[in-house]
Amino acid sequence: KEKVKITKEQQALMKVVVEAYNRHQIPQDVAKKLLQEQYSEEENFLLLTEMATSQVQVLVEFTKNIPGFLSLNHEDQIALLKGSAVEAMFLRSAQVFSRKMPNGHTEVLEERIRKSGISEEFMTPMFNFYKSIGELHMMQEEQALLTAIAILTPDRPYVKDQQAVERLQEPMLDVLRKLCVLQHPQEPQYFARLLGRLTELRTLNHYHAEMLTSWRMNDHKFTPLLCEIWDVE
Ligand SMILES: O=C(Nc1ccccc1)[C@H](C1CCCCC1)n1c(-c2ccc(Cl)cc2)nc2cc(F)c(F)cc21
Repeated sequence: KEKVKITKEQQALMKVVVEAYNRHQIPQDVAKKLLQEQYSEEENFLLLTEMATSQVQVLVEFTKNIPGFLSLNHEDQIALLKGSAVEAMFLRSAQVFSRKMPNGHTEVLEERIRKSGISEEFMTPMFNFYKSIGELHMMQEEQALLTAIAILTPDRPYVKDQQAVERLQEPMLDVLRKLCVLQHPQEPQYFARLLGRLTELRTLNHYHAEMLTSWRMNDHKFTPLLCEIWDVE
């Protein structure tokens, strides 16, 4: 049985990605706010647009710390960010939702989100994804690497030099695969399950614009950045 070993370079790569990932803290505040009180649909929509806007800014900071990202062609950097921003937000939402919370808090959080104004039809796919992420009990290294891998998806629309993106994504996949083998020796399929979540994440991508425009309220106002990233208005 070959001994899986994480090399010095891979340790360094993981450290850079995890530190950059831990610098973005917004969603914890969202969960805390939502647990404090039930907001109106308008207030929830405003909270979402504000949070999603700042999440994009934080995502850009995270992405700039991914080794090699800034040496990619500039249009491709934009294409990768635009292509992954919504997925990164849902992945982050899932991670916040599945964090260990005191008894009953997750149920309150779920209730508040169910009543936030999102149309009924999106609840099932969204919470199914949140729960499937929760079942994985991901470590923060796995969360950070999975987010970086989602960002470095070569086949996003308008990416010109896909090989250059693959060359950045591959080392992340390698170290994540080794990490999964070392951390979950009893579950040889764990790495495959993690990557399967990225496929499920793409399906949420299809819904995202409609989730916003169908928010139970009239006159949806978006920030310019969200219009760019979320394909709304
Ligand atoms: O803010 C949010 N998510 C966020 C995450 C990361 C960074 C920035 C924002 C919103 C809330 C939802 C309730 C109203 C207020 C915003 N949010 C979502 C969510 C996001 C987009 C759409 Cl279209 C639908 C739901 N799922 C969540 C799970 C959580 F545990 C959770 F705590 C907050 C969650």
